[in-house]
Amino acid sequence: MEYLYPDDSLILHTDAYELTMMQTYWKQGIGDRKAVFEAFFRKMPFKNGYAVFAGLSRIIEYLKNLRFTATDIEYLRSTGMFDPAFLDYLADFKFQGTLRSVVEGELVFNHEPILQVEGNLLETSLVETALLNVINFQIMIATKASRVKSVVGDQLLMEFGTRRAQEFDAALWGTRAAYIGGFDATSNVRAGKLFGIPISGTHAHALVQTYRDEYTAFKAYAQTHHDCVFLVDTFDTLKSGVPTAIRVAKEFGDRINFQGVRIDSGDMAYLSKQVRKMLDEAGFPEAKIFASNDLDEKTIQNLKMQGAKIDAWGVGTKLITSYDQPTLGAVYKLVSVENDQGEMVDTMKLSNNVTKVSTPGKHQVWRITDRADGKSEGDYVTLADEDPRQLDSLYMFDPQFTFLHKTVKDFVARPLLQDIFVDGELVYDEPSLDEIKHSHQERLNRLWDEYKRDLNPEVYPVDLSQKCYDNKMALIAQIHDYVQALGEEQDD
Ligand SMILES: Nc1ncnc2c1ncn2[C@@H]1O[C@H](COP(=O)(O)OP(=O)(O)OP(=O)(O)O)[C@@H](O)[C@H]1O
Ligand SMILES: O=P(O)(O)OC[C@H]1O[C@H](OP(=O)(O)OP(=O)(O)O)[C@H](O)[C@@H]1O
Ligand SMILES: O=C(O)c1cccnc1
Repeated sequence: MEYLYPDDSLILHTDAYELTMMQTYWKQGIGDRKAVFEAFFRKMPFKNGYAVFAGLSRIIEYLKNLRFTATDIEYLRSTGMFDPAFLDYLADFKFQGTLRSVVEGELVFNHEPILQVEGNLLETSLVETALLNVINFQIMIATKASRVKSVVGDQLLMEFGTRRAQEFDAALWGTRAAYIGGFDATSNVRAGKLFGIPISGTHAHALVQTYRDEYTAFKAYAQTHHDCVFLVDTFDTLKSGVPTAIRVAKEFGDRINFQGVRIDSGDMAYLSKQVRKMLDEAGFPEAKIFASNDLDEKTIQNLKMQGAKIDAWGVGTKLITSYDQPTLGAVYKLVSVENDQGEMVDTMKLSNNVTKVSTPGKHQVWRITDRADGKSEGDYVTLADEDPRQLDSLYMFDPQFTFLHKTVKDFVARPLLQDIFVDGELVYDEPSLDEIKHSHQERLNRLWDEYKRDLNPEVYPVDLSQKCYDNKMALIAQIHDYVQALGEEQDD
């Protein structure tokens, strides 16, 4: 297949309505007006007690290169939807806005801003689709990975999902997100090259089928590799696979590093116990049992409950496709916009559905922790000009059930939204992937166990400052008055 144009750029990775709205703003002469958008999600993924932020690295790469190419403009012209003068403007477009974001590996919760884009109406509109596209996927995978990691503990956890992923990008960036969430290695070699994620793996059934019998196949592998994990379930795990793996391991002795065997079908609790006995009796107590086959955190936990003797886990489909929840549902909402008089006015989307009401104003999110033990007290969403670090005590209340409140003293408040781009300039020094991964585990250590259990976790508090809450209530009242007045006008 040949593409219609010889080159491709991500700037057209946007919904057509972003461009048509941009044309409206531009032609109406308000394109230069300032706007602030914030992204957040409404429901915790997998009903987990926390979510793991991922996707910033890709967003940085996207924003750095955000230019319309000659063929982008040519294509837009061919649609007949855009004014030639507007297209001339686009030809010189460059993202000159400010991006604030939570950093990768950080824990995030529903109803708090995790990305904030400040700039003119045009650039802040254009990037919505791509930004949401990235975080809606990567946060899901990083969170799922973190859940799997929480049941696997210190055992080896390998990502095997590429073949089942929703195409190339999802496999590659999903692997990276999984690594952030706690996976140790991947089978995806490209992810190894691009991100430095350790690659690892065993071999497929095809190897055994090619040589037609396990003995010849395992021997062939042992002759060509030092580290060997033999896949033992092609014919019969206990009767042929494991005895043959042991035979080859004995024959090759120190010439190979017999790491163990992989089981990929059957009752893995029963089989792993039998396999463990056989390996131990054969003098291979160090050999590990690898398992794969539609695993996820629930099956792994269940296998552990059954006393399965599995030492290393390969997880593919259910991780990389975010099998039990297809999207995070993150949204991108306008929270403040410049009016005719050049003033910034807060704005919100009011909905009949209470959970869909957004919080107006430009915000900061503060992670409040106890100064003594570093443990989480909750998150505190303020207007951007507030700084709770100046306070001796913090009154925190639930914005929905305001009678639920507490006063926190001796706390540390850490701002979560950090400057990434300021006026188009990248000001953020990205940590290495291993630092990000490590920071995720550190952050989890500060979270109380009650929020970390995988079933019915406690709801982590995300509270609004009084000023932020009052601002929201005032705007709701203002919108109600406006709607009522309009209704009365129509009745007259
Ligand atoms: N002891 C166990 N307890 C709970 N779940 C298990 C156990 N053993 C395997 N499973 C899981 O059960 C699911 C189905 O396993 P099953 O044995 O039916 O598949 P299979 O043997 O791979 O069959 P197929 O040959 O069709 O692939 C998999 O997700 C697997 O991880
Ligand atoms: O089950 P998942 O969590 O998705 O893990 C990846 C799966 O991919 C492989 O199977 P496949 O049948 O594709 O190839 P194989 O011949 O190597 O088993 C592997 O054996 C796993 O079962
Ligand atoms: O290396 C493996 O064992 C592997 C790799 C990808 C998918 N399934 C298994």
